Amino acid sequence: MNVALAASGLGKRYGSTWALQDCDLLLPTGAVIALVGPNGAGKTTLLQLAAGLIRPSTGTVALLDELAPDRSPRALAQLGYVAQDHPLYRRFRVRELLHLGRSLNERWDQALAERRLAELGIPMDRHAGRLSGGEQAQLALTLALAKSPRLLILDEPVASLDPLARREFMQQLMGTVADGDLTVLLSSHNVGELERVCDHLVLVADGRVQLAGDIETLLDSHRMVTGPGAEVPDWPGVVHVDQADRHAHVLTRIDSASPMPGWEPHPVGLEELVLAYLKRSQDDSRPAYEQAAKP
Ligand SMILES: Nc1ncnc2c1ncn2[C@@H]1O[C@H](COP(=O)(O)OP(=O)(O)OP(=O)(O)O)[C@@H](O)[C@H]1O
Repeated sequence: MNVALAASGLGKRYGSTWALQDCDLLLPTGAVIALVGPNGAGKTTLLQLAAGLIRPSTGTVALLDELAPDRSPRALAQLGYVAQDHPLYRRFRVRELLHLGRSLNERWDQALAERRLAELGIPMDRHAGRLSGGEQAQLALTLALAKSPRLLILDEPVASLDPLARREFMQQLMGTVADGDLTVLLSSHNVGELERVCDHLVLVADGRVQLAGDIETLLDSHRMVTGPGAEVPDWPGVVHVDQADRHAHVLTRIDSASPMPGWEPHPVGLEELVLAYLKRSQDDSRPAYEQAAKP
């Protein structure tokens, strides 16, 4: 696997609060990687650490080849980052922001920027501060795409977009990744939407990585198993148990689910899987589940 991001023992502490701790990750290149987790889980912290905007308190984070050894201007030119509040120079007109982007970035794709903004109906002579919230988000995303980065880090990129715009943007991301050597790491709360678009998942809760891996592999390696509600299963692979309608619905790893007589396994969806791990992290403080990529 070509590695886009490698984190080892990565942690960030603010005073006595650990925003992120013990984070070990290997993320592949050429993928759309979803970072999910509840509010305050540590997603933004992880993205800021990856982008080099904050320094780790513990451990290390390295990015793909040229980006790894230093954060020189040449290396940073290959990294795109759009923060959650997509900050822009509000007094600049759209065309001035494009001019700035073109002046600062060797790999700038002016045609892409102009085409995308025209499709979105965003006027070139409007001041960025006068655009609607969704238009500002679209402008920030356009500037990041036009930079032609090799690694694009997006913090909740579609949160302020309408449903159609969200879908179109995610499809465009998929297309861009499929066409070239782009890797996208994005955080989102909309798990349903991610299943169609993302290849890889990182789930963070309570400042720790709870689950990480290729989405197809993760779904293949888990089942929802339904059985008699009176029995509370205690198999080693159990992630979470929901008891309802005199039945128990157990989300479990597949290796421990198959040999259970009287219990019926069903495939799981991404949302079900994510919710089970989130509920587990709320319920108890069992150690984080090992990365699915490991044997
Ligand atoms: N600059 C800071 N100073 C102090 N605490 C911080 C700082 N930045 C983040 N934190 C804390 O670290 C934890 C993780 O925050 P982070 O912003 O990474 O979460 P998040 O998963 O991105 O949340 P959300 O989904 O709400 O955006 C939170 O408890 C937050 O209060």
